[in-house]
Amino acid sequence: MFVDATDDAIAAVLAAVPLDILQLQGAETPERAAALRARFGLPVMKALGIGVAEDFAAVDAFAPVVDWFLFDAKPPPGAALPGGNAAPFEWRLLAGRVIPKPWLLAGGLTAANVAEAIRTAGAPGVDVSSGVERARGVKDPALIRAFITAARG
Ligand SMILES: O=C(O)c1ccccc1N[C@@H]1O[C@H](COP(=O)(O)O)[C@@H](O)[C@H]1O
Repeated sequence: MFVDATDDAIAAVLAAVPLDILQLQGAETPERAAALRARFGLPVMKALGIGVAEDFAAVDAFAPVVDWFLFDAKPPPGAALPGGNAAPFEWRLLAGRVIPKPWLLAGGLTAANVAEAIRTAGAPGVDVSSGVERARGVKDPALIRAFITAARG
């Protein structure tokens, strides 16, 4: 996952670990997403922060140049990070919406709410970070197992 990363920073990560996809979580433009996709030859997943229905307007601009979308909550005011804030958004905003690329739901998901989130949003898949952590940045295997079990229903 990258937040407004330079080409050099991405190349350094790829030299250390092979990635299947570039998750862009910052303020990358469609042009930047297209350039990264071409430069690294990897599929690109663009994260879009959603607060209101109008935030889906960005989908049209990105759809021709990305392979996946990730719908996350808009960061709360004053948040240091553009994602990973354990913040949910209104899942109903996705219900029945036609998204022209494969997509994942994210934002404040936990074992306790993921089944309802999937049902409400009609999400084909989910992504999670803080909801499976026992402390900031420390993933917990038991929380991951519980999350997967709950997500599978
Ligand atoms: O997880 C992080 O630390 C992170 C940092 C900066 C940007 C995004 C980050 N994570 C991504 O944010 C979403 C939602 O996370 P959460 O479940 O609400 O904590 C998720 O896609 C993470 O990949």
